[in-house]
Formats: sequence, C-alpha cells, structure tokens
Amino acid sequence: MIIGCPKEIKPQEFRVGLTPNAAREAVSHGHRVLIETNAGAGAGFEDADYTAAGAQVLETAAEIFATAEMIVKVKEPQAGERKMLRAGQVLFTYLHLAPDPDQTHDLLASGATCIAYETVTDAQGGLPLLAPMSEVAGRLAPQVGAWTLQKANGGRGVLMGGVPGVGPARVVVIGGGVVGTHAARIAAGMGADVTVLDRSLARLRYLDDVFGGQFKTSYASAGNTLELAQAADLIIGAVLIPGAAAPKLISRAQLATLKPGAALVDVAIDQGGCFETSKATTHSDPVYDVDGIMHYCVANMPGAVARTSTIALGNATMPFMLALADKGWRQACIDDPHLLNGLNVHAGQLTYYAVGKALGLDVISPTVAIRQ
Ligand SMILES: NC(=O)C1=CN([C@@H]2O[C@H](COP(=O)(O)OP(=O)(O)OC[C@H]3O[C@@H](n4cnc5c(N)ncnc54)[C@H](O)[C@@H]3O)[C@@H](O)[C@H]2O)C=CC1
Ligand SMILES: CC(=O)C(=O)O
Ligand SMILES: [Mg+2]
Repeated sequence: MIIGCPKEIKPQEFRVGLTPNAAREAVSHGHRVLIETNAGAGAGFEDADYTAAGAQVLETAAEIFATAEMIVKVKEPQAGERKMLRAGQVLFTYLHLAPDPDQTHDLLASGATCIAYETVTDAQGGLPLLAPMSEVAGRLAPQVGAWTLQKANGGRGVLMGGVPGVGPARVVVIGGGVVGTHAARIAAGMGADVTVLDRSLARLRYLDDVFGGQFKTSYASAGNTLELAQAADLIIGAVLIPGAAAPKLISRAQLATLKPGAALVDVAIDQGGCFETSKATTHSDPVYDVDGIMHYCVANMPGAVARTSTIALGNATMPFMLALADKGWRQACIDDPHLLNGLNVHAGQLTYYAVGKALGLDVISPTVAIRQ
C-alpha cells in the first residue's frame, strides 16, 4: 500500500502522524511511505531520518494526498486537506466529528473511508489510540491551570501547593478516566488539594483503591459537581462519552457563583467542551475570560509537547496502521471489531451512532458499511 503522511497544518500543531520508526516498519512490510518535507521537524525528526527509514520525502501535501492510498495524520483534516481527500482513500487520524458539522459534511462528500483514532476500542473497554494523548493532556492540565491561576494571566493569584501557613489551591477534576487520573496525580504532586468526580462508581472505587490519600473522590451528581466547583480555584473538565458531544456540566449562569479568577481547563473541548462557555482556543491564544472566570480550551494540548506526544501516539497507532496497510481497511476491520469501532465515515455514509445523534444525521451500521 502507498501510505502518505502530510505535515500538520492546524495552528501550533507540531506532532506528526508517522515517526521514522513507524515508517521503517511499514517499509519492512513491503509498503511505500511518502512523507511531506519537514513534517517531523516540530517533533525533532528530520527528513533524513525518514529517508534512512526507507520513506520518500515529497515537497507538498498535494502530492501526498494525490498519490497515497491511506493518509495517516494526527489532527482532524483542515478544510484545505478535506478538499484533497477522494473516494476509495483511507484517512486514519483523530476526527472528533460530534461537535464539527463542517468537517463531517466534507468527509461525507469526499467519499473517503475515515477511521477515527478516538473511537477505536480495546478488549478492556478502553480507547487505546486516545489514551496516550489523554495521558499527555491530563499531565499538562494542572501545569496550564497553574499558569492560568497566576495573576498576570487573569487568574486568582493562587499557588498550587500553597506555602507553609497558607493552604494549597483547591482543584476539582470532573471525569476520572485517563485524562482525569493523570491530571489528579500531577495536581496532587504539585501539592494541591484535589477531588475527582465521576459518574462511574466502579471508577471511583478504583481511584480510591489506587490513589486514596493522594486525592479524594466524589460522585458526580449535579449538586456535588456545583458545590465542589464553587469552592475550587482550578476546575479541570475531563469527561467523555465516546464519540458523543460532551455534556455541559457548568452553565453560564453558574459562572457567577464560582470564585472570581478561578480557572477552567476544558480538556474535553475536542468533543465540544463540558462547560457551556467553552470554545476551542489555540496554543498561540489559549485563555479567555467569561464573567471573570478564565477559560483554557486548547483542543490539541499534546501538540505543546510534540516530541513526547508523537512518540507516544506512534507507539499506539503503529499496529493498527500496519494492519490497515497489510490487509486493506476492510479485511483489517473484519478481523478486528475494535478497529471497526473506529470507522466513522465510509463512502458518503456516517457509520458512528453518537456522531449521527449529535449532528442529527442518518447513520448506517459499520457492519453493513463494511460490506459495501
Ligand atoms: N484537549 C486535548 O488536547 C485533548 C482532549 N482529550 C479529551 O479529553 C476527554 C477525556 O478523555 P479520556 O480521559 O481519555 O476519557 P475516558 O473515557 O478515559 O474518561 C472519561 C470519564 O468521564 C466520565 N464521565 C462521563 N460523563 C460524566 C459526567 N457527566 N460527570 C462526570 N464524569 C463523567 C466517565 O465515567 C469516564 O470515567 C475526551 O473528550 C478526550 O477527547 C484527550 C486528549 C487531548
Ligand atoms: C486527542 C486529541 O484531540 C489530540 O491529541 O489533539
Ligand atoms: Mg480537535
């Protein structure tokens, strides 16, 4: 198969979809790998690293899209990239379609087969291609939250760990999955007073067993969530209903009841955000103020640590990328129902129920689509 990897063009996105190691493995499986010049530079990989791995470096994204049978990326294709997709081509990347009708319509119109990293599953009930970036974003969240809390950045002027004689920041993490667990660990490590909320009692039991003493847990009823949020300096949004638009857990009216200068870090922004007032921001202008509450809503947080993130993502995507290339997407998805769960769009049809529900669009079953 011809596998193509363009340079990411989302603002301040320095990750790359294929590492030189992934390219080397694909070449050793008999595939041809095309990479856009400088695609890996932001993650510390030079064109020469790819050439040494047996890949071919091309000058433009247009050549990659025109030639490759499968495009491997990191972020959702931007408008110009979507115009270059075509019927029969496979796109393997993050998509986050539920909050993004424009992208969804363009992917449907392209006729391409689009497999979303974030909805591929594993046998343990996890999301193996979302998990590495959730680990990164979770660990970054207290770091960016601490920065947002600084007075010069619009925050309350509260130090995460406090000092002797002055108590620590109160941090509330809503959603105790991968992002939430990593966020809570790092915030607790910074000395903050941390509580994690979740709707899953099984998850809260697990967190209490493993991390009891480092941070507290609380059931995420609307009442508990609001009460803890009102006492918090930093609130980290980390909920997920796979593939679906994030539920809104703090309304605009409730902002007035939070502490002035409190910081909201909405990691769930890539699924539309879990605070009513969240809107996606970029690394170049990450924070904005609504009613005196500072919002950090960067949808590609892991791009800030592009080298760590690229290698972590590449470790997770490589076996799936090789299966798609070795067997073709159809056979790979027949052999692996977890990969089939990643199918969001095929040949002009939507194949992921939660996306259809969020956007009011018709959906066909992926098991039907795979036979078309
Ligand atoms: N902004 C960024 O750069 C990044 C964003 N993300 C996003 O972060 C979000 C969280 O991802 P993961 O931690 O991997 O998901 P996960 O599935 O591991 O955890 C989500 C948790 O939310 C809980 N939950 C669902 N509804 C809830 C509610 N109403 N109240 C409280 N808890 C609730 C679930 O029980 C689960 O434990 C996703 O939207 C993901 O796409 C992930 C990586 C990077
Ligand atoms: C998960 C995601 O959207 C990201 O890593 O940018
Ligand atoms: Mg996004």
